[in-house]
Amino acid sequence: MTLVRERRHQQALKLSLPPPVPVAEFQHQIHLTALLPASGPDSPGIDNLSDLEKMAVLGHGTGGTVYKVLHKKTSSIYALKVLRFNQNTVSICRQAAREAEILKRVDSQYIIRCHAVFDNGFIETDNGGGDLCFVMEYMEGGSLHDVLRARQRLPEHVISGVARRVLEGLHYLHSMQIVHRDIKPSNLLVNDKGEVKIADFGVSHVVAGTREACHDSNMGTCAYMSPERFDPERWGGDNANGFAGDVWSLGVVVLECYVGHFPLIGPAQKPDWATLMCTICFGEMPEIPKTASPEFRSFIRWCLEKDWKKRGTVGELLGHAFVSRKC
Ligand SMILES: Nc1ncnc2c1ncn2[C@@H]1O[C@H](COP(=O)(O)OP(=O)(O)OP(=O)(O)O)[C@@H](O)[C@H]1O
Repeated sequence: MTLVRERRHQQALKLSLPPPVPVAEFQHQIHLTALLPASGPDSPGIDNLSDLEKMAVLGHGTGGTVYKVLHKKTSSIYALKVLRFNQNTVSICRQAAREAEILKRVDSQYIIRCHAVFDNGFIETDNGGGDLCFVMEYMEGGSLHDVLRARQRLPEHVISGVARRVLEGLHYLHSMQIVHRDIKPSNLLVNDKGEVKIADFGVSHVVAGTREACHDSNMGTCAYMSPERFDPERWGGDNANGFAGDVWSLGVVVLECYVGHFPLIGPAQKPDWATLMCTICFGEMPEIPKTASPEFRSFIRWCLEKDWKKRGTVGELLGHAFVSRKC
């Protein structure tokens, strides 16, 4: 227990918000995002925020709201993510700047497309606050979290398809040295064809060959965090490149789809920090229901290997029978 308390103390430090940055630096970050081209290469020509009409709220996330919007000129539907911040919400600003920076570089059928980014008068307002707006591909099916809430569990062949697409998306990101760091059901979106795409780069990190990547204090959701991110000292996280952490998170998501609840703790247990810490870093491999096929069991075991060096890589897992078989 002493160990847990000690580690809890360390972790609390790691999970705290980044220290405030001077206003000048803060404004510089926002100017960077404002420099983003308003539209991407296959842009549908969204060059003005006022051309978008809000139709409904799709959901709320950390520091922002996502709307379903109509582009009046083309009658096309998009999702508009509006991140609102002021000088007291520096962490959200940083998240936004990271997201915008990463989105600029991403072009894959497995990743949510971002059509335009607008800086909505950030600097001009009295309190230095403002909005950063991302015009994104609209995903009619909502998130995998929404799907699981409605359907509880998914059959294996559907999970296999989800896993394959997320692996393809991660393969693309990792090839660009981008670690997602927040793979979880609410960040996997589904379109009307049932295709899953990776969204939300708020805590993503470009590795760029630096060990800093694993020490960034603005961590993703704890519940899906790998042992080496949760407890770098014990699990050799200082030497991990971060890619293996995305694989762990995928393993948790995939098992969650099968059992119908967050799989690392019991359905009645509260997912507080200490419980998650004990389970992720010290607990046994979660039980995989006997109804699962041998391929599925082996896939999960490879993703949820606590030692990140023994965990399957995205490339290896793409060749695994669970995702490569034709169902
Ligand atoms: N492109 C999109 N198309 C359709 N719905 C979306 C889209 N993007 C987000 N949503 C919906 O809006 C919700 C909020 O998304 P957002 O990215 O702001 O936060 P989150 O990922 O749920 O949470 P957090 O920010 O805390 O990680 C999602 O859970 C999803 O239901």
